[in-house]
Amino acid sequence: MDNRYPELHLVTSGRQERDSLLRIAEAAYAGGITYLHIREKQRTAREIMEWAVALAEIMPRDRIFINDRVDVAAATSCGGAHLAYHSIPAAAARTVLKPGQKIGCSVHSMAEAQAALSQKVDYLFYGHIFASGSKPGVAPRGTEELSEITCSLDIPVIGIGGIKPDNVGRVLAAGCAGVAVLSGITEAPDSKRAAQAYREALDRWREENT
Ligand SMILES: Cc1ncc(COP(=O)(O)OP(=O)(O)O)c(N)n1
Ligand SMILES: Cc1ncsc1CCOP(=O)(O)O
Ligand SMILES: [Mg+2]
Repeated sequence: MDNRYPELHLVTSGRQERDSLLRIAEAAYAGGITYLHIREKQRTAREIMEWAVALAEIMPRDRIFINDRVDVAAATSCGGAHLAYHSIPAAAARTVLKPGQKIGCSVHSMAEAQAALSQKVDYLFYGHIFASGSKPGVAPRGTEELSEITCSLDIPVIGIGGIKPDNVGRVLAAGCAGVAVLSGITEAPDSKRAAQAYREALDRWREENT
């Protein structure tokens, strides 16, 4: 698969069993996702490693990112590690990862984005932008501060949280390099069609705005 742009990241929700997620991932990859993040907070490192090995049969290894478990990311030689608030610092992750593996970081404010940039991460996730069932009871952040981050910091930013095909344009208009999605694909009745709908919306916005 070519490195399609704008990027479409699928993040696992922790709500699927492995075989169900593998079916979703295969369909979503056929539908146009560019990256898959294994974000399975309650699973062991061994389980996450097994998921990564199985996913590498479905999509290129360098399209798979591991949330938080930098050890598993290094051991699987996948695309890289995505760091959460509770993860080890990026500088420490860099000592463990192999050359070429990337580091991403979740941020929720300009201050967090600046701190992540100073740690030389490769990309940011900013969210949650819109109301999300994955973040119940927490007010969404909207796109205003997001626009300030993308304007002032020289790093790719991926928007996350409540993103649907009909609002991807607002995320790209705020300067994002792409979007990240959980429920919009993992809970859709047809994962391929769902991924295609995001891919088409992203490509259409780019076509009409560049
Ligand atoms: C200050 C602060 N920010 C964010 C979080 C949540 O952790 P995060 O890295 O955003 O991971 P996700 O749950 O969003 O995947 C926090 N606990 N505190
Ligand atoms: C992990 C994460 N970080 C910010 S919002 C979010 C969840 C987004 O889920 P959904 O795409 O279902 O709104
Ligand atoms: Mg977060």
